[in-house]
Amino acid sequence: MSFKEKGLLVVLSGPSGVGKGTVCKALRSRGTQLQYSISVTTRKPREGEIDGVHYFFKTRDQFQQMIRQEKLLEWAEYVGNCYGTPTDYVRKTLDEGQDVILEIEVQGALQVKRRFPEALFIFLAPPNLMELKKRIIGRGTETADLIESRMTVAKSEMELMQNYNYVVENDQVEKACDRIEAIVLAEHCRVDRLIEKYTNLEGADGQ
Ligand SMILES: Nc1nc2c(ncn2[C@@H]2O[C@H](COP(=O)(O)OP(=O)(O)O)[C@@H](O)[C@H]2O)c(=O)[nH]1
Ligand SMILES: Nc1ncnc2c1ncn2[C@@H]1O[C@H](COP(=O)(O)OP(=O)(O)O)[C@@H](O)[C@H]1O
Repeated sequence: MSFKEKGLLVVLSGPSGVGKGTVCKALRSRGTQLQYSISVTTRKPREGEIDGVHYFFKTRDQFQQMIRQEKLLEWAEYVGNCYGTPTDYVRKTLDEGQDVILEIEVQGALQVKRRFPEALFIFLAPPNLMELKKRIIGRGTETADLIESRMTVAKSEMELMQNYNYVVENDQVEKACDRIEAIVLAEHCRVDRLIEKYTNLEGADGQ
């Protein structure tokens, strides 16, 4: 009997503007072995965003229907728009033995924790709130009102950090990526993930 390790579900969250998207993109370009789940959202596409690449863009009705049909692993309303993770892709990819990363806000992360307590929860933190605001403004995608809403939400999100397994400060993108890679690697070596493999050695091929 051969042991097939299931993929690891990695949840990366943290306040808007902290650099989740930037860090995920950097991990991708490094070739880090993580599959990226594409979320569904009712937010309008920003310039340059492509349907099916950055998000699956849906109407509120379509989104509500996905909730009713239980197609979402988790979902949350965030600053006036809905965001959710399609269940099928995540389950299928984990079953194939590949790691999946979800880049989601904090309410959604807490829902994932209830359904997948064995997932790895990483909170990406800004060096400080001034720097966070600077990054949101610097990105230039939000109006002044929305920047203030995102900062208010950010402060309450920081208080939920205690629900995570690890905090990674995004002071520099490459350093944050190094830390995330190290955490994922260590998680793969945890005894509770591998005990089944090593307690069934006698049944393994060639024995
Ligand atoms: N709960 C949940 N949050 C999501 C999902 N996809 C994206 N988000 C989060 O929704 C928030 C707003 O996303 P977006 O409007 O793209 O802004 P940005 O991530 O700050 O550039 C961010 O914190 C995202 O991480 C999802 O599927 N579920
Ligand atoms: N470590 C960092 N140092 C400086 N700026 C950063 C860093 N990480 C991300 N940024 C910048 O901050 C802004 C917000 O990053 P983004 O990835 O869109 O955040 P999020 O996905 O968490 O909302 C972007 O302009 C990005 O270039």
